[in-house]
Amino acid sequence: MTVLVTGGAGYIGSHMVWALHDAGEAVVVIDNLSTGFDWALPGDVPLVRGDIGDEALVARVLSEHGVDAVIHFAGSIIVPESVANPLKYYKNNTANSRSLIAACAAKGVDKFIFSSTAAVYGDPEIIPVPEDAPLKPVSPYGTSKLMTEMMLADVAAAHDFRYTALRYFNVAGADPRGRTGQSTAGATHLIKVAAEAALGKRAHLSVYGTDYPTEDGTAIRDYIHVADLVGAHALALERLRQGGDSAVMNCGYGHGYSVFEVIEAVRKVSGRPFETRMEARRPGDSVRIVADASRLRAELGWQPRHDDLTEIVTHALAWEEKLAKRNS
Ligand SMILES: NC(=O)c1ccc[n+]([C@@H]2O[C@H](COP(=O)([O-])OP(=O)(O)OC[C@H]3O[C@@H](n4cnc5c(N)ncnc54)[C@H](O)[C@@H]3O)[C@@H](O)[C@H]2O)c1
Ligand SMILES: O=c1ccn([C@@H]2O[C@H](COP(=O)(O)OP(=O)(O)O[C@H]3O[C@H](CO)[C@H](O)[C@H](O)[C@H]3O)[C@@H](O)[C@H]2O)c(=O)[nH]1
Repeated sequence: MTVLVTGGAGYIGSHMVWALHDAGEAVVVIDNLSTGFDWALPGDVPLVRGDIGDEALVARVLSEHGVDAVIHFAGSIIVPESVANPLKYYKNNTANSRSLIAACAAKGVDKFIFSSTAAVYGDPEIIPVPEDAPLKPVSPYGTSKLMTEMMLADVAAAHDFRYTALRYFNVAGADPRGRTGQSTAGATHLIKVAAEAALGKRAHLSVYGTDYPTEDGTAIRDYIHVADLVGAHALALERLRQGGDSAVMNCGYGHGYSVFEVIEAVRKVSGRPFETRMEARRPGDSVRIVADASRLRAELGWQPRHDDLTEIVTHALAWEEKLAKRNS
């Protein structure tokens, strides 16, 4: 039984691979290294450098490695980029996922975990947002992921195939043991950008929108530690292996922080003030997204261990320092 991790050389995928490796699972990674790094992986995990849109390649890997389950992280992830270049997102997140799912269906690989996103809700009316809330993405990124969820539901109805779509809220932090973290140059995620600013890698941090209808005028997100998110995947894999039905689950803590609160936490933990500039709202951004994660807790018995903004920021900063030394 081998787990195929697509996008395993990326930020979240590499944490997943380390966790599977720690648990003694056999793992194979497919990654085209467009935003990932081969050095983020344990040295003895095979990396197939290729594209998940290459159905023949994926089919070969499934057969040669005796894959019984797929955890699918590979994709394009930047909300504003998806607004500017939607077809990139419908290609990489939707069409390429279709190819991957087709290879699984053809080879009888019947367990599939998908990286979905809170962006499928758009600007939810109910906060915290439950899984059965209306799905109204406000960016092509969110739509491209929702379309993949729909394909998975249809394939599961037609074939011997079960899936878990995990809708991540805002993933942040790094491996508490310091083995991997978010390494992409030019990253756009708030905690990563703030950590870079604190270490002097960026001259300033732009605050996108101070006129939102929130307490301090900045947007609110539910930041989940990457280690807790990976823990949810391990439980979802276990559940599918025990015959669990297809399901969709939110992954977040159920409470949010504003952009200003995150900046304050990074300043406090790092002890370094950095410049902030107030700017206009970013296209495709929602005002407030917070998860109702009761299904994840009830169905998987998930119990977060790192639900603490200070800890998330501490791990993000520690990784940023390590990365600075690595790249110097
Ligand atoms: N980071 C977040 O806050 C967040 C939130 C919600 C959902 N997600 C989803 O989680 C997944 C992982 O995100 P991440 O933050 O680790 O991003 P990332 O960019 O670090 O990782 C993506 C990985 O996939 C690889 N990849 C991309 N397209 C590929 C393709 N066609 N074939 C093979 N490999 C390919 C990249 O090289 C990279 O290693 C994505 O699907 C993303 O949409 C992330
Ligand atoms: O330099 C920055 C970066 C971000 N922000 C703000 O901080 C908040 C969070 O932004 P991120 O870019 O960190 O994350 P997003 O909420 O835009 O998107 C993330 O979460 C989404 C789900 O909510 C998707 O899944 C997506 O993949 C993932 O990037 C937003 O209000 C954004 O405008 C800033 O003010 N300055």
